[in-house]
Amino acid sequence: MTQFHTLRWRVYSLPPQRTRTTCPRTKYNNMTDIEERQSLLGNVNGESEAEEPGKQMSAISDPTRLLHRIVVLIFMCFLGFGELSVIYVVIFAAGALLNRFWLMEVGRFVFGIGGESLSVAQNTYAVNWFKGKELNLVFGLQLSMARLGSTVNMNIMGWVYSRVADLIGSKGPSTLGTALMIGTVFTCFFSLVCALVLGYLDRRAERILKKEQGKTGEVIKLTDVKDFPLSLWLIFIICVGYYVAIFPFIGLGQVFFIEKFNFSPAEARAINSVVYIISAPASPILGFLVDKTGRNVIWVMCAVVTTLAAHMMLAFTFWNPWIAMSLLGVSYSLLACALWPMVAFVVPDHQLGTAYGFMQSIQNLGLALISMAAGAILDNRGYLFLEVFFCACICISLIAVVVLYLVDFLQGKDEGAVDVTFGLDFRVL
Ligand SMILES: C[C@H](NC(=O)[C@@H](N)CCCCN)C(=O)O
Repeated sequence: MTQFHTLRWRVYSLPPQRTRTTCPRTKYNNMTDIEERQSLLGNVNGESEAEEPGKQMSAISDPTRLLHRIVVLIFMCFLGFGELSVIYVVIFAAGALLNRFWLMEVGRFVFGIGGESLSVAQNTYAVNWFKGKELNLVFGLQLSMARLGSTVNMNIMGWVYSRVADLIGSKGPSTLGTALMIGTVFTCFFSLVCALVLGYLDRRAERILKKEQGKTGEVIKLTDVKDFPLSLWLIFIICVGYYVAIFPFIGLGQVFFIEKFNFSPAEARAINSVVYIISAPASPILGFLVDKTGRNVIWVMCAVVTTLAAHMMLAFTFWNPWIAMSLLGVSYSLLACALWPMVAFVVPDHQLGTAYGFMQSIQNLGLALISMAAGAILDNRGYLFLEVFFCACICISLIAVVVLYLVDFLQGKDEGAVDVTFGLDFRVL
């Protein structure tokens, strides 16, 4: 199993023209070949339908062509634009309309289920369509669109609320509920339409590329989790250790800037949102950079170290916090577009959904627990302790990424492929 994952790591992280096939052959390697050929970049015979006699397809409708994949990418990105589950939003809006807080909480619960599942589906689609090509860029673009969606949402919803209040003539739960319902129509149904189109295009590509024929017969099982390789568990640890020092920090950040740096509420809001604002334009650019250079692990390592430096600046210095927050914005964007695609390098295709689902479950479990712990630390010990706590979480992530590097290095050595690990001949890490 180990060899398989190591090999996949290599095959999928290499730019296509540099892919090598000289690693030891195992049954898993053969399976890898089949999976690779059945990816949406080509059918089992390496042909597209357009290449078959009498079946000419235009570039835009041929699933093997870049133009078609760009169309798919547009729908994939807009799928995350709403990033809300329709049934969520309706329950939440109904809670606001009826002035029932518990109903709004139920809505948040359903939103958690819907939003995160959407993310799992989005990641899996991205790998399916862009594996071995522009995968890091695609993850960066998806993140960028999600951030853009949140920004548009934050800016537009206040305006919608005011317009509804003008129409109804009062400000209250029914105004909030109506404004949320309008938001639902414009964002969630838009996302839903994208999901339906994407589903159709995916099925169509499967049919055209005869993907069924190339299937390995592997069945998806929840028990796959116990066979996950060490590399994947290390990716999970990096993910949890890192994100618990980002999302909860931003959640509590506004008061931090007011208390430690004497910022006004407006200034504190502005600096607190800079991480997400930077990530919108930076993620695709950094994703492109990672695609061009390879070596995802090294990039993740840089991102983790830079984030640690930013948190340490915030914790132990009174330097202008815009510097630390801008650094955090860039490093977060880099990590997001280099870490998530790595899952595709270490698990077989049929386990991708399970792996992404599991990664997000663990991430959210960590976020839920650490958010509570962070609140308690803040109440009892103050901001310095909280920052030290976040630094400790990032150190866990850093240890995991170093171990991941070493694991891949040692596995490469086992297979007589030291050059691959160090990326002398092949840009793997
Ligand atoms: C890419 C990464 N994604 C996540 O953390 C997922 N759990 C989806 C989060 C969706 C937030 N509403 C990220 O956002 O950095």
